[in-house]
Amino acid sequence: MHIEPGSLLKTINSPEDLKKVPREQLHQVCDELRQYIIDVVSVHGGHFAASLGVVELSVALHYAYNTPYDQLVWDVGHQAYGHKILTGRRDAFPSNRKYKGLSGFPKRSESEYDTFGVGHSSTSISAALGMAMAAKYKGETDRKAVAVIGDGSMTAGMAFEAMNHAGVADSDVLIILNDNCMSIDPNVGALKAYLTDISTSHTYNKLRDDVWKILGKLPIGKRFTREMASKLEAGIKGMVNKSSNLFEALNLRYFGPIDGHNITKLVDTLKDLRDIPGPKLLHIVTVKGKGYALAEKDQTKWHAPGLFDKITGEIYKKKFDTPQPPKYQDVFGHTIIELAEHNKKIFGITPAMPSGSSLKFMMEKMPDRAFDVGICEQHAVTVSAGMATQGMRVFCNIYSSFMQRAFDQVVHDVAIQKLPVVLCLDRAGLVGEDGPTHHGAYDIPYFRCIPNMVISAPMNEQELRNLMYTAQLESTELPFVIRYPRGEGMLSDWRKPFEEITIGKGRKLRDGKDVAILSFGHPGNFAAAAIRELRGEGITPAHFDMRFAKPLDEELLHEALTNYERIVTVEDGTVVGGFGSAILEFMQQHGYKNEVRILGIPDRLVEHGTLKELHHECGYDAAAIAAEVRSLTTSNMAEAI
Ligand SMILES: Cc1ncc(C[n+]2csc(CCOP(=O)(O)OP(=O)(O)O)c2C)c(N)n1
Ligand SMILES: CC(=O)[C@@H](O)[C@H](O)COP(=O)(O)O
Ligand SMILES: [Mg+2]
Repeated sequence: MHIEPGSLLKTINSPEDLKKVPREQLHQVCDELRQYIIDVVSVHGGHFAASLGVVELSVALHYAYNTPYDQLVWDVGHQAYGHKILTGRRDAFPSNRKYKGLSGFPKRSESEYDTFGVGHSSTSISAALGMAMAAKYKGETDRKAVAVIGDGSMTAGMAFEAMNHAGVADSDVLIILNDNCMSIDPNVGALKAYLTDISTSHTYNKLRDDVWKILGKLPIGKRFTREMASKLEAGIKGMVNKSSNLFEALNLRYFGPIDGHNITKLVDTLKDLRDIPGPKLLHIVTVKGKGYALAEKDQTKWHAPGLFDKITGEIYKKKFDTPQPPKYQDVFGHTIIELAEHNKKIFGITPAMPSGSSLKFMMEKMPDRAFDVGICEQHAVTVSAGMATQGMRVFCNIYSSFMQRAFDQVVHDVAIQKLPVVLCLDRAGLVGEDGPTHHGAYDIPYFRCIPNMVISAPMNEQELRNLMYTAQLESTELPFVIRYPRGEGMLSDWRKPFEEITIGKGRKLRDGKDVAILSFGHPGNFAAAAIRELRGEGITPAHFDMRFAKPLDEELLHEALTNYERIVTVEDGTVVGGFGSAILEFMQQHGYKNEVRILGIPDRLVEHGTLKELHHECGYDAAAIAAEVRSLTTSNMAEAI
């Protein structure tokens, strides 16, 4: 289905074309850009509300700045759809997030306008500062760097580390703080209150008006000299105590807050700021979901709503005749409440993913025991460790790929001190359309190398519940990782009574002949499907659901390796150093020489696509497992002949 852009947007194939549009017609560009995003995302899916909120900013930036020479860095990048459309990717935009299509995030290999690859939050200020420092060193005095960062992403430590540096780096970097009071869920923390305070404070509004008056007096197009800048700064200092503004205190010139939906004001402001040297921050206030009433009203739901009817706002849900399995995240969300009702020591922590992790169920029911701590995976782990020192049992729920941020905290604050923190890794394995920044590919190796860790993965919802139950028992005294994937499990009937799972114990699901499949976690279901297919052909592999990558079930492994000459391992993680590697290490230690095939995420970057497409591409869906077993069996037979 072809989606026609508006008549003016149709003529814009680059920021050069945009610059030819008269200032008075920029409103129309914004309207058409917004409409095009609505038209395409409603039919093709993707992140939604964030891009609507920065339509005017996207237009104004490419109008006022000399991109791509001036370097624009979008934080996270889930809001960069307008930027993509304005920078030569309008007609390709319907392929956004599809297999072999455009990436859902800015990506250096995709366009020269995408100056920095993103997906994880709070990197933009560091990256833009790095670019500004390099430009200065190279003598490119007319080259600017701009970071656009949301109020949610500003809560991360890394953003503050970057501002701390920017304040003394004497580089031409502009930080645009896009303040919409939202993360995916409502933004949290003291910074949020502070930003609201500035936005409504009389002093700052007066200061802002005076600054604009000064800027307004400059002849149009006149460059802002250092002398003018220091006069302006002196004026600002006279009006406000530096230490009363957080950003000023960090030596960043603070401008704003201004209305981020006023396109002409934005353009004028950005043109002026482009000429002001040094590190500076422009605070803009926007509405997430702007221009689509339902999204403005329920911003969390419309962060990434899936496909919807753009006229009625109905979000399409697949309809089924029979009860469907729940999402793993929901099983986590309900189970932690059940456990916490009996165990008063249980707490829940999420760094900014209450909806994505479903910890929000507990936050609603037990607000004094479940917290969103902002985008701060490192802090989330260490605060959980701190609570654990006091005997609390914290379930710290972090997406596998975001947990990469907190590696040292897991080593230093949890494992070395042997604190029994429960690390629930949601979105472990391939995640689909978000692509390589979000695939939870690496957690098995990066945790497996740390002493004291228990690393588990459930094959279904019931196992997830039982692992959670086991992890919170007083007798469990080690850091306990439970990794599970994005999406639904396998069982519609999953609320059975809890059963303890012995740590380091797997289970044999099927005896067989010649070949044994050792699976870790949810891909065990792909293996089970493969076995069903193979049995029709007279091939009967055994199947072991190992449950733990650390400690390994040595007894079960001896059984498998003694009775089956050929072994296939299956995991939803990188094959480098993962579960399969653990099996190889075990074999080497014990002198086993079985033939082994390791299936999982290959040692290369896997792009975006549906989970089905990616599991197939990576060779560990049911068909690929069956093919692997078939080939082993055939080669076995050939040898026998
Ligand atoms: C390190 C990391 N943690 C969590 C996320 C998940 N995440 C993506 S967007 C987002 C909210 C960002 O809020 P903000 O920067 O204010 O942008 P907005 O959506 O409000 O425009 C979160 C938590 C992420 N991308 N990276
Ligand atoms: C941009 C970002 O990081 C999140 O919005 C992410 O896309 C959420 O992923 P889930 O849809 O798996 O919760
Ligand atoms: Mg926000």
